[in-house]
Amino acid sequence: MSKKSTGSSHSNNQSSESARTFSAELLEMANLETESVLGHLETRLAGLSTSDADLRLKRYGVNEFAKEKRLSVLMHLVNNLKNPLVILLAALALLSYLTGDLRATLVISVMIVLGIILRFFQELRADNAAAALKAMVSNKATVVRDGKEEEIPLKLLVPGDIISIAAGDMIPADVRILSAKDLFLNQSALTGEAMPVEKSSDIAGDELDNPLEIPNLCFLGSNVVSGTGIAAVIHTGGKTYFGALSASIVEKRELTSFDKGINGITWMMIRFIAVMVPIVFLVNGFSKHNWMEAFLFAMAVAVGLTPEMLPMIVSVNLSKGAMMMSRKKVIVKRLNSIQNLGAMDVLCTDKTGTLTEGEIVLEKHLDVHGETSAKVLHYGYLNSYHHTGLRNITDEAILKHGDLEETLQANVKYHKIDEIPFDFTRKRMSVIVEDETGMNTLICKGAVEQIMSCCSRVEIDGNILPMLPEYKDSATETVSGLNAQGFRAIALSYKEMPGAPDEPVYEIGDESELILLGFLTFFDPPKKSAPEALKQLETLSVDVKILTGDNEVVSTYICKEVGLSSGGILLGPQIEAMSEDELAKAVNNTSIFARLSPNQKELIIHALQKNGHVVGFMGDGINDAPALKASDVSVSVDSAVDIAKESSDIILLDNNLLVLAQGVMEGRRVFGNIIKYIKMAASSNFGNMFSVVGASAFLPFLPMLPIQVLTNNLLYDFSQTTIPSDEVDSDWLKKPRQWKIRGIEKFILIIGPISSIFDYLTFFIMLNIFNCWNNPALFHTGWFVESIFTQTMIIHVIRTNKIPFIQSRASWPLIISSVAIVSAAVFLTISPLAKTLGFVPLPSFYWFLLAVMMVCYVVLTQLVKTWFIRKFGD
Ligand SMILES: Nc1ncnc2c1ncn2[C@@H]1O[C@H](COP(=O)(O)OP(=O)(O)OP(=O)(O)O)[C@@H](O)[C@H]1O
Ligand SMILES: [Mg+2]
Repeated sequence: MSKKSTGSSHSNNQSSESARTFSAELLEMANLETESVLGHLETRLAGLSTSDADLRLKRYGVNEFAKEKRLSVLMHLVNNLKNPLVILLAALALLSYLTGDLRATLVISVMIVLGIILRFFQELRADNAAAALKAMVSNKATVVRDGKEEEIPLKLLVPGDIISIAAGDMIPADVRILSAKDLFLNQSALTGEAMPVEKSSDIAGDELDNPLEIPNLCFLGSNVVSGTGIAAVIHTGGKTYFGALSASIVEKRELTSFDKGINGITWMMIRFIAVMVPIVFLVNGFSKHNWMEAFLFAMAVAVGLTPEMLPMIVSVNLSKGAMMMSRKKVIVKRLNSIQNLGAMDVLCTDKTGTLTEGEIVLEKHLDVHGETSAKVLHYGYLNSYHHTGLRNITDEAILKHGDLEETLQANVKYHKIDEIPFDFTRKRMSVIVEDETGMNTLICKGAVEQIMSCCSRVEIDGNILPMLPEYKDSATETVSGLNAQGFRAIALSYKEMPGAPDEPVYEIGDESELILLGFLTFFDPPKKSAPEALKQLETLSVDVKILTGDNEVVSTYICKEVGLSSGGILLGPQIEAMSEDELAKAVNNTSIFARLSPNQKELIIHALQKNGHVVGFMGDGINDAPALKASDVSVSVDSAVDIAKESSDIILLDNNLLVLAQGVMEGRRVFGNIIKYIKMAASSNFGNMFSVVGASAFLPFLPMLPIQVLTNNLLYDFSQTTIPSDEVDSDWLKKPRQWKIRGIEKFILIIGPISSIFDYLTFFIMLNIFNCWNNPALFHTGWFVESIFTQTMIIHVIRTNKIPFIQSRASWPLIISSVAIVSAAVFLTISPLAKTLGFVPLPSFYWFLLAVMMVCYVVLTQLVKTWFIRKFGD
């Protein structure tokens, strides 16, 4: 059930062809010195001027490629016409025309045009709304213009722009690196290779034949995992490698469970038509020997069975849901994900910034024994001060101790030599600084277990001692004590390296034989809205699990604070040792997953999905991106890093957990209205078929004229356009709602035939009370009216699990459209059009009988529905 891999499906096999897709200009730039690159692009390190950038924007166009561009109005219309249901109707109209049935041609054409116009405008509106929503969360790039750094929307980048990139950023165009520091990129969208690759300003040798491996080129579609860099934009939009690639390849996006559900239903109905229509044709043909008439009738029945309103109902429902949510500051980037939000029964979330405030404060700086130590603070400050990687709350909290700047003079007395950047698997980072005496010191900070594993010595009261087990225990105890009070702790270690090189040549291997110095502790209070939000999710039967890189003690504390029942803990290292099946077994009963690597977050999502859950994930960091991509519905916040926002379906503009429960309800409401339509349309179609086939067999004339079948269908279509406005009972919203095709089928098979009972009753009445054996027109009119009444009535019974009208009432637009449609049907039988359509006035006794039948019909359907729900569930 994964989705939206914007290209990972076209992976390695491209590299052989890639030389052709890459522009010669790009490859040429890779071999030029910085100066010549700038000259070539007619730019400077101080950036373009605003006026120049404007000119270039006109010349090169906006930085978007075909796949992202919105469809033009014309394309929308064409897409509408390409719909299989429209094509089916058009074919039927053509056949009617060829067989000389001009009235049917006219009615079908009116249906096609009305359907298209309705859908066209509804969808255009939905599309405009979706685009407006997307624009609210557009990613930005940091560019230098007129010598100043500024943030501009990615769209406005032009060739020649100088940009700066840092961990978490998306690469916004195809760029040439001018300078870089420990810059690692994930290019998996282009190459399928998940391991980060290093990039630098080095000029490539000739031996590289794959341009994606050239170190000084970065491509749109990749993202920065760690490090920083300055780069010049070479190509934007459709001229980028990714743009060219995605234009030439028909993107095979995996379907969500929702898409599959809708397709499944559509095909079910089409298969039904394919089987039933020939039967109707043959039965009428053989019994009445007028094959032409039988053919026209069968075609009209085919039109009647076509669920031509389904696409419109779906898209209008979804966009209405998205608009509702945007009012609560929730932006839905992918419309289909609304339904997944309603179907979700497990929500995984990271901890910091989601459950907690995420505005952490450095509280204590302690030595191994838990005593306050100034040296710990000083070394921590030096480390944070000289670190250049991803801006993060930990370093920001440390740097808030600005008073240290004066005493320590981190910049004057210490000269930075190198940095070993943070990554989420190592969970630590180091800087190497040289002090005034020329001594090089490596200062490493990070997750406690990770640092301890690199330390062979420990500093106690200024003495450096070997790391004896008792010191280790003492340190662990200190940390656990702090964690249990809700403090996050990171460990600090260092080593002095006399005579070590003053060049940036240090690497991860140098983080060894360290001296454990102590701990920095931070307080990250739980969000005030968290307990309430979690309670709401619980009442909605959504199971919440925590997936965090932090350790288990702090996580347990936070869970307790926010009122999340902690049903078992699983740690990253334990997961490492598990097989896929073992993990799948373990995940269900675990609510806290701690000390995870990004990859393990993804594994857990997959394991839950394997167990049949629809899984949501909420996170905001680089380390959350794989899990966001893997989940069925991904949620992020506006302050998240680019790659997290890019990987998410839904963005919370306000970082407020309470809206999440509302979103879940909205998703279920949208789904409820879609399911309603499907149940109604399919069961009344199914019932009608029963009646049509039976009546065809024993009547000496056609059960209804083709033109009447079409008119009936047209009226019914109209009555359904108001369904998206309808309410869904609040009881129905309490459970996760997933596609259950079997259940829907069963419902249709049982409810459908009830309408047939009343159809047959009508036949009986028309034939025997009103003597219609020789009066087909009266028979037709009687059935036409009864059919419209029952179909419209059934909407109100099926739309709720409760007693219609009494316990649950439809929205006003739906009530009004229902009344309007039945009135129109009655009016047609006496209107000037009656003759054209083959109607005659009905006797007053008919109306009395109809009223009695309607009451019986509603009661019977209601009883069967209640029985059905009790037996099979809703
Ligand atoms: N700037 C930093 N310097 C050193 N170590 C860090 C830094 N940031 C995080 N760490 C360490 O890496 C661990 C994992 O990072 P982090 O807590 O952000 O992961 P996460 O999975 O996003 O967790 P959370 O659920 O809290 O957001 C932290 O517990 C901490 O020990
Ligand atoms: Mg995080």
